[in-house]
Amino acid sequence: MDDLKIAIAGLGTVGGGTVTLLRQHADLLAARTGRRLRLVACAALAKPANLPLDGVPFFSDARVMARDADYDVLVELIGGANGIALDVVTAALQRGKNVVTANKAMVAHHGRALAELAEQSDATFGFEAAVAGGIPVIKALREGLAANRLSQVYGILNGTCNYILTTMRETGREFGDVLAEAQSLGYAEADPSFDIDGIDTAHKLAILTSLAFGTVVDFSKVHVEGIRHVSAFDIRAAEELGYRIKLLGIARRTDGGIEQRVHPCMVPIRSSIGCVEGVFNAVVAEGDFVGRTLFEGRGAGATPTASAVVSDILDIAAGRRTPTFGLPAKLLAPLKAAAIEDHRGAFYIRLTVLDRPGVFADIAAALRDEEVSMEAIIQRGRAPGETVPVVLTVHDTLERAMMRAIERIAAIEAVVEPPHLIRIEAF
Ligand SMILES: NC(=O)c1ccc[n+]([C@@H]2O[C@H](COP(=O)([O-])OP(=O)(O)OC[C@H]3O[C@@H](n4cnc5c(N)ncnc54)[C@H](O)[C@@H]3O)[C@@H](O)[C@H]2O)c1
Ligand SMILES: N[C@@H](CCO)C(=O)O
Ligand code: NA
Repeated sequence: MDDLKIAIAGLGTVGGGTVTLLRQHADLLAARTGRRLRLVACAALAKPANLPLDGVPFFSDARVMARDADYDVLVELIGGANGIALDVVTAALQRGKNVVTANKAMVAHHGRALAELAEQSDATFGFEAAVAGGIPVIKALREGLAANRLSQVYGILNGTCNYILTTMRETGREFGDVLAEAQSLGYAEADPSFDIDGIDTAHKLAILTSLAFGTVVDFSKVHVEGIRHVSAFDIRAAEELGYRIKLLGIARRTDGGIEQRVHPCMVPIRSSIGCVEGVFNAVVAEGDFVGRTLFEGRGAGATPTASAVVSDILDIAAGRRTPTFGLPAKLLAPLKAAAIEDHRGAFYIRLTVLDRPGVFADIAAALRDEEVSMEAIIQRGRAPGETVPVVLTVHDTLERAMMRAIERIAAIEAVVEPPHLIRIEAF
């Protein structure tokens, strides 16, 4: 039985999980591929003492390992769109070596260039772990659904945010406290603002868009909003309205181009997305022949992510090849983006207003003037002369009309804080 020689750069949460899986399932993986998956080199800032790496040469400089070590696959688990991660991946591909990564930031920014480099070098560039952790969604879109024209792909793509939103709802705990817990569980990015500001979801969505629609990965055209402004009040109000708040990534074909948006959403509690909780992710993809498909599983953490990393290594070991983004890189089309202002949907708006007569009439007039149809308006509590929260929902409307109405509402003297808006998706 011959060996597949693996060099691994990054031995943190995902690297540690990957080393453990390769050791623990060594016989199974060999039986599945007819090759022994052998760790021949590793690199990190420091060699962790708790991993079974005895006898595996350690490099304190990952660039040196990528350039000089003798390996068949380089596994990049350091992170970051540029810098060291991009250097080691580029060096490996230039040597004609296969690369596996969990680095969605790098794939979102350099996906096409790296796919081209891999093609020129006749190497595989795998990133199953980069999107939705352990869910094999890259393989599903690239291979399982390849016979379809897809109309949309959307889902919960960030485990940290879903964990935070779920725990806040279940326990009433504060945002910061729950974020610290998600970090200690190994879910969050090195800079957790990537998670909570929606950037990580946008990286993943840009990758899914490319696979779903045969377009060049174009992170710059994703509309991105995070979950910082979602309050415990919104979470309770959503519940009363029959919704859950989820950070979603949505990519859809529209008449005006491809819509790519990331923002918090209210989704029906009983929808398949609405009941996906904690660190779990879910992805829905709709194709013209297959119809609707749903994939659910753990989106972050050492073991689910290692499962995805090793699945890419197995494809390489077994000699299974498909184009990186499902098409030869030169056939990927430029992405024609639909403007967010052309999006149509329903909205929830939270206002803080002075509790005095006439305020509702002013709000209703602002909506009327922009031809936005109000569904309901509810004042929470009573405090004459002081401020109270008001919840407003509106029927399907064009985003640009909604934004104009919001400007008018914000200008009302009795509206004392900027309005907070959450889009509602019916699914
Ligand atoms: N944690 C998760 O649940 C998860 C899930 C999917 C994808 N990812 C992605 O996987 C990658 C790694 O994430 P992680 O959570 O394991 O990170 P981590 O911080 O736990 O580990 C990072 C590793 O990289 C090493 N490293 C950092 N700088 C280095 C340098 N200059 N040279 C050599 N090694 C260096 C560190 O020593 C450490 O071993 C990131 O791209 C991340 O986005 C993480
Ligand atoms: N920080 C990411 C890791 C998985 O990509 C998340 O929470 O989903
Ligand atoms: Na995945």
